[in-house]
Amino acid sequence: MAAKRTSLCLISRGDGESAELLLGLKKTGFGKGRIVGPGGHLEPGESAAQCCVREVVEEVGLEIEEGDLVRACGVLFRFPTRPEWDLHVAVFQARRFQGEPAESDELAPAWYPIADLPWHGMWPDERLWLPRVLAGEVFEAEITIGADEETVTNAVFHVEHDA
Ligand SMILES: COc1nc(N)nc2c1ncn2[C@H]1C[C@H](O)[C@@H](COP(=O)(O)OP(=O)(O)OP(=O)(O)O)O1
Repeated sequence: MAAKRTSLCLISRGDGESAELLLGLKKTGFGKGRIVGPGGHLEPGESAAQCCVREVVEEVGLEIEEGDLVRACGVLFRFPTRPEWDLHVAVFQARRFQGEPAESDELAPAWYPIADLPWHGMWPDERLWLPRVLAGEVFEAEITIGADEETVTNAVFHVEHDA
């Protein structure tokens, strides 16, 4: 079974020690209760970037031009005990946007200091790959998730550009 395709947007503002990342409490669906970035499944005929733009509007009410998205990485999540859950996440970064974050039915957004992210509430796998993205590395990763549906049992990185 092919992995489902999703996108994820890492929206940031500020620089240096004051840099912040827009995350939000997921209110519905897979991962409910976790702190995540806006994202979701590609619709038929949609590119990953188009999906990213749409999901950001739907989930946090910000407008982003597709041309302002920077491809950061791709992560293929494998769930050997639930292969129907396998998904590929195309991760983009955005620093330009219009509007103010607004809560939706799916996400309650908030800005978090990049120097002090709420790791305890996030997917455990993000500790492995998110710091590399934030450091400027571009890569494709394959991450295997254990039977508890959250613990990482293996991770392989194919780096395209070093930070
Ligand atoms: C281990 O599982 C996951 N880890 C991480 N870091 N991120 C994940 C994981 N599973 C899903 N995601 C990301 C991928 C997408 O960007 C979002 C949303 O995916 P989800 O499967 O929850 O999709 P829905 O919110 O149900 O999708 P729609 O918005 O399309 O309805 O989370």
